[in-house]
This record gives sequence, structure tokens and C-alpha cells, in this order.
Amino acid sequence: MNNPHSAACISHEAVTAAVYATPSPLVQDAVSSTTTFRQLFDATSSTFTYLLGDDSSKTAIIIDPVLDQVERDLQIVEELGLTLRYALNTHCHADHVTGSGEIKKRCPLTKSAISEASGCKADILLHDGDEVHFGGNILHVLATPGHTNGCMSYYTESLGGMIFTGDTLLIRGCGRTDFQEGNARKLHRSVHRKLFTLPASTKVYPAHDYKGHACSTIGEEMAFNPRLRLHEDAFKKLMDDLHLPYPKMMDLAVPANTQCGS
Ligand SMILES: N[C@@H](CCC(=O)N[C@@H](CSS)C(=O)NCC(=O)O)C(=O)O
Repeated sequence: MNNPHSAACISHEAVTAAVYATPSPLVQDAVSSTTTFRQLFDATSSTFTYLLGDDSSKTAIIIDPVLDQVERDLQIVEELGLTLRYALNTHCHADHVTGSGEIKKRCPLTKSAISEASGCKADILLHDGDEVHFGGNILHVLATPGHTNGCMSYYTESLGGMIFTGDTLLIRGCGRTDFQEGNARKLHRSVHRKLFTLPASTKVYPAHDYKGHACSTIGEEMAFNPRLRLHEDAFKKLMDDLHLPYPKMMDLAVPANTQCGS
């Protein structure tokens, strides 16, 4: 099924208005039964995978699974008695192969999802303002292009407010913008116009960390992120001058991830 509106979404306008207002009315009125949250790490690619479970319905979602860690991830899902409904990707990763396809093979009830703008195949193609429901919980989909054109961040009011930023916003850093339609100005605008309008207490969970961090908050990143504190022109110059080597697995990962969980 390629239509997200039947499977995962309602009321785009209401969500968009609520998510961008500060403080969000949804944050104040949130009713949620998410009590299971796991941050998992793949040391080879320095990738974080997130598992969120709804304790009432025992349904769960996984964000940015890594192929090499599917065994580990599904063991936790099983041990906690959860049923995976969605395997979401924040974008088409260039440094590792997504676990979505393998998870779908082993858990037939799980649907893969990624943004339509990514150009990747998946069961559900997401758009800005969509919602992903699991049990009593809602994940709000925010388009945050810049690292790639199809980058999405996922926001939930559960557990005091969490944003899964993919490679858009890293802790005290951000995703590079020198390939896969990367665009420094777009990334700066995504962060300042969307992520930095969330409540300051919102916890930030990125897709990667290379320095030993695990979590931050929107308020902390607004104050201390050395890249995103810069104005747009200075940010673009900094990003244009990074000259980082390409990810080792890029030539394998991008074609594989374009097929995603199809
Ligand atoms: N050495 C790693 C790749 C490291 C890297 O380029 N990370 C990306 C995200 S994965 S495409 C990035 O945006 N980094 C930002 C930065 O400032 O380092 C490998 O070979 O896989």
C-alpha cells in the first residue's frame, strides 16, 4: 500500500499548526500510553535506532533500523511482547543499509515508510504534516530537507516531547550537505523554522553521533550547537568548506536503500 493517508495519517493542517506553534496545544493536552523507549546503537556506522512501544496495545514502531542489527532489534521486540507496525526511515542513508526490508520479511505486519521526496520505495510514502499512529500515540512527520531532499524528522509528545531528527540535526552538529541533493541553506531553514520552534524542553534524538553523545534538547542545541547558532550565510560557508571524505559504504548503501522496504 503506497497511500499513507489510509494507513498512518489524519488531519495535516491541525497537526502542522499545532506543531509549529510554541508552546504546542498538543503538548499540553497530550494523552499517550508510550512507556517503552529504547535507544540502540550500531557502532560500525555510529547509527542510532529507536524503538517506541505503546504499552496498552503492545504495538510499536522502529526508526532507522540498521540491517546488521535486525537480529538484535527483533529480539528486543519479541522479549518486550511488542508487535512492530512500522519501520520508519528518516531518509535514504548513505553510510549503512536500512533494516526495513529484512524486518518486513520477518514481521509481515510491519510496513516500511520513508518520505516520498526521498525517491525511495516503501509501503508508505510520507509527506510533511502526516501522522503515524501506533496505539494511543502519534508521530508527527516534519519535512526537514537539507542533508538530503527527502529528510524527515519525527516528533511525538510522548514522554515529555521527543524529536527524531535523522541527520538534519546532530548533537552539537548537523548532517553534511555535500551530496545526495544536500543544500546548506535548506538545512539551516529546516532547523530554524521547524525544529527550533518546538518547545525548548523537547528531547533531541539524532540518527548518528560521533562524539559520545546520546541525547540533547532543542533548547540546548539552540544555545550551543556550533553550526546552527550561525546565521545562514556563515553556516553555508562553513558547510561548503568541510571537505569530508565520502562515507565508506555510500556506493552500496544508497542503491540498496533506494529499494528500502519494498
Ligand atoms: N565516516 C563515516 C561517515 C561520516 C559522515 O559523513 N556522516 C554523515 C552522516 S552519514 S551520510 C554526516 O552528515 N556527518 C556530519 C559531520 O559533520 O561529520 C563513514 O564512512 O560511514
